[in-house]
Amino acid sequence: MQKIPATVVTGFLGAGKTTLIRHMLENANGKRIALIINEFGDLGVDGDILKGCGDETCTEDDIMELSNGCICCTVADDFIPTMQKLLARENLPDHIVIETSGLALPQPLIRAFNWPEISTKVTVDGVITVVDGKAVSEGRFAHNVAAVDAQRKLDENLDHETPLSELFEDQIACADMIVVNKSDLLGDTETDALVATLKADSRDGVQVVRTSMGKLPVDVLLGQGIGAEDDLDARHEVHHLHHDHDDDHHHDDHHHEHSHDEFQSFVVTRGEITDPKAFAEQVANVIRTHDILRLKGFAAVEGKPMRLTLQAVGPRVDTYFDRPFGSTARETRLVVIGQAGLDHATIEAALQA
Ligand SMILES: Nc1nc2c(ncn2[C@@H]2O[C@H](COP(=O)(O)OP(=O)(O)OP(=O)(O)O)[C@@H](O)[C@H]2O)c(=O)[nH]1
Repeated sequence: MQKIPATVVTGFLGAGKTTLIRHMLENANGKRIALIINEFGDLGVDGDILKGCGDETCTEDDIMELSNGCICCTVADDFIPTMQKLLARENLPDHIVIETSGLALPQPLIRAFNWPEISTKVTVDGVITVVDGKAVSEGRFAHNVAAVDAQRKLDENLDHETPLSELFEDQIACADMIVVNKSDLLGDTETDALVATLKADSRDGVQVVRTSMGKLPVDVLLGQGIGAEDDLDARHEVHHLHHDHDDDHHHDDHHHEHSHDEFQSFVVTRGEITDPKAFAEQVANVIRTHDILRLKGFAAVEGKPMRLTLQAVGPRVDTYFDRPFGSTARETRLVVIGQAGLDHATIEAALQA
């Protein structure tokens, strides 16, 4: 039996993973794709957005949500059983796409493909790392990789790593393809510079492509044929490969201690809002004041039957009406994600005001 190819889509919170996958599903050319998605935070926003695409090659049944926390930490409890369920189906998909949470390390997930029950039936076609081009070139959440390198060379005793930049670097180190997304928010020069930096900082042969709204042809994304589970060793920290004289012990450590305690998420609910534009500004202010990384959800707008989808990455807030509420309660539900120490009560009050 031929193994089913599985593509892992990783990338930091809000980089554009869901957007890219949605575009892929809408342009799948008849390829039957099963999706496994994993969100940090418990609102199921991504699942809702993807189900909303209503493409016949990917029905609601083809979308499986992992809900017990971050995929890389619950591989045995959640991911493996889900894969087994999927593989037990009569109608097997042509391709499996797995969207990891924005806080996941891809390496433990890839390792899971070597489990006996999985390895005979599925192979990792490739790892796609989606990058928020705008955020990275502004150094907003992740250090510029080259800058971190330079700093480390200057002073080996200094720890310049943050949980954010470590995650980012691991996601880059694991990539077979790096998608520099949100190029619409960047100038050509900035995009070129970022592409060059990422090329230099990734393994040999890794493709770096630029796009906006994840609009890449399905044939570019799927069918890489890499077999990533067989070359896990190459996917460790980039710094190991290029600067192995550096403080190795420090880098070895963090692969084994991936703690989500460093991050926090909670849901805020409120009644209807009156003015989408004013509310978006209110949300942007809360994000700025409290250094929130990611905020997303749905709002009920007075007098409107449609649900307003609200998406913020850093202080940039996007809104659009997506579909009628139908039988679900007309309320506003937002998931807030940030580094540990968010002032839950104050943020909640500010969003409810
Ligand atoms: N301007 C711009 N906005 C984008 C682009 N790609 C995605 N976005 C927006 O960025 C926000 C986050 O996109 P998602 O696709 O949900 O990102 P994600 O990586 O799935 O987010 P998480 O699942 O929360 O980690 C949404 O508001 C998107 O519409 C892009 O290329 N340009």
